[in-house]
Amino acid sequence: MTTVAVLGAGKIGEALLSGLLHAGRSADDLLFTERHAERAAELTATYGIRSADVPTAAKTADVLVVAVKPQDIDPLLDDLAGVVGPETLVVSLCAGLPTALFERRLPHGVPVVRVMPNTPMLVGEAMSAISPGRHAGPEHLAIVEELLSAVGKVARVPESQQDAVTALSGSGPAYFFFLVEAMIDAGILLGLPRAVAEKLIVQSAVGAAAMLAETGEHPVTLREAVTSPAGTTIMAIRELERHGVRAALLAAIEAARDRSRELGQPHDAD
Ligand SMILES: NC(=O)C1=CN([C@@H]2O[C@H](COP(=O)(O)OP(=O)(O)OC[C@H]3O[C@@H](n4cnc5c(N)ncnc54)[C@H](O)[C@@H]3O)[C@@H](O)[C@H]2O)C=CC1
Ligand SMILES: O=C(O)[C@@H]1CCC=N1
Repeated sequence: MTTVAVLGAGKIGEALLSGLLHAGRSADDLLFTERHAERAAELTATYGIRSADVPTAAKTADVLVVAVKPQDIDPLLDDLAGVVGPETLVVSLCAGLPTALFERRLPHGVPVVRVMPNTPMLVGEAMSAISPGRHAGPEHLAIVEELLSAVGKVARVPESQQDAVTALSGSGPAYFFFLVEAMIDAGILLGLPRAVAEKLIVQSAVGAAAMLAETGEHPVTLREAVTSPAGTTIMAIRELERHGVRAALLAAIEAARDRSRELGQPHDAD
């Protein structure tokens, strides 16, 4: 089994480590680096996974998963440059950063795979999109696909689509959480106790997601089945359309795509 080191164990790094443990991986096959000692101690106490420095992680692990903020990538690439070679697979989860950046800054021939996952990884329901860099072959994609399949679904996309993927499924869970939060507020507005409103909305979200995933029906068909002539739902839909919710989503996701492009840009000029 491959040994995986997560470099930067923040929210998504923890989601990956925890997801892999839940999927049955041994803590002995996992390790992480983390610049905050307190955070490292907390993760080791919670999951029993060892922390290490970058040279040790590079020596021990077959796969290095980079999970620092895009803005923090430069010092990490400096640390990695002296300790990795073509035998190490580098997997980047960083929004916006092109594989070409890693290839320029690391020794020649190091295989790099760019991935955009999302936080439902924590419960084995991630959506991850993967794209190979210049030196990554089918064998590297297969390793990444196997790793991420343990914590959710995986799609292969050309790297040119990764900024759109980031805006759609990388950030996507936040949009659903935002919607759920607003719907719970609506329940409060209508006088329901918060706990009741939360239960009603969370289970409605779970049920709707299961219908989308399991029936194979188009969302329009599923929505129409809820929308009775002159009933309650159409009154709500009219208000959603009147307030431009659809247009707001299109604009929001376009803005997220633009930000992903921007995050990659300072490095395009390297
Ligand atoms: N949070 C999310 O939903 C998603 C995040 N991502 C990507 O994952 C990456 C991490 O995001 P988050 O986990 O949200 O950020 P975060 O800020 O929670 O985690 C980053 C962690 O890296 C550590 N770190 C920074 N530089 C380090 C270094 N040189 N060595 C060791 N540790 C270092 C920080 O202390 C922090 O704990 C970003 O590039 C982001 O674009 C991708 C998909 C979804
Ligand atoms: O907000 C962000 O930049 C990261 C990337 C995708 C989800 N979270």
